[in-house]
Amino acid sequence: MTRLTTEALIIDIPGRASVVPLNLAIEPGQVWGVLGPNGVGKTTLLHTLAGLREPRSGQLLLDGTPLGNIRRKTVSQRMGLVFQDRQDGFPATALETALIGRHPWLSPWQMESGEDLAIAERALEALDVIHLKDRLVNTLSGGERQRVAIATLMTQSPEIWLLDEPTNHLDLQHQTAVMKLLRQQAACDRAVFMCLHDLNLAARWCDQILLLYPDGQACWGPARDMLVTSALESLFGQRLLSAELDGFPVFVPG
Ligand SMILES: Nc1ncnc2c1ncn2[C@@H]1O[C@H](COP(=O)(O)OP(=O)(O)OP(=O)(O)O)[C@@H](O)[C@H]1O
Repeated sequence: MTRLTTEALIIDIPGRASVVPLNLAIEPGQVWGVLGPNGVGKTTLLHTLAGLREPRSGQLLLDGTPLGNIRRKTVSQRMGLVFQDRQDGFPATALETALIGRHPWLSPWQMESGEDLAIAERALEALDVIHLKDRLVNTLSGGERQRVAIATLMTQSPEIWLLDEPTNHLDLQHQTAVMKLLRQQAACDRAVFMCLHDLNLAARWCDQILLLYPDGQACWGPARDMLVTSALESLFGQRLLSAELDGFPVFVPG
């Protein structure tokens, strides 16, 4: 089980003042949702947590060890990221793409084994894209490509799953299936940390919420404490109507 913590972390957004340092503890079993308006820094935070961008200040610890002191290969065995956008310049099938998730587990030039292949195929099956395994990814629809990206993360099998708007391009049924899958991963003591734009998906599936404000303010905590209509209205500059359905808050624009 792996725990990712941030100590006095300030992400580096050009021209943005450093306001609230983030002291987050992303624990096994938790599902985090990061909410905030466009340009607030959700992707920058995710890339910083993944070690792809330097923070302005503060540090990241993986099980108490500073991220920079851990071999990159070890980091990628323990933590993986689904990007918001991807480039498919290199022609590869859905199966070959999913198999990239095994790279952190292989030595240089080592071929994938039958077991690696089975892991990738199980992930494609779980994301309902196994029937597309021999298709070139640049021929897939947006939702199909998104599911292959999540299947690649599942193939990587890290303990910390970072996802940038994982429900982008997905229809309602696949949004629900993906959120259920993420909760199942958390139930297996993995940690899930994702950026979302859909308040209702966050309310239904996340147990921890981080709100990022354009002026650099931030607050975080259990979803039931954070998903308060007035706080969300000020976050998004949008009046909201809310109700409770099946034990979960639901928000619609007012
Ligand atoms: N290389 C860069 N140079 C200048 N500004 C940048 C750079 N990279 C990101 N930014 C700015 O940093 C801010 C945060 O961007 P980021 O992509 O993290 O936002 P976001 O919250 O993920 O937005 P969205 O909801 O639109 O995906 C934005 O204002 C963006 O324009």
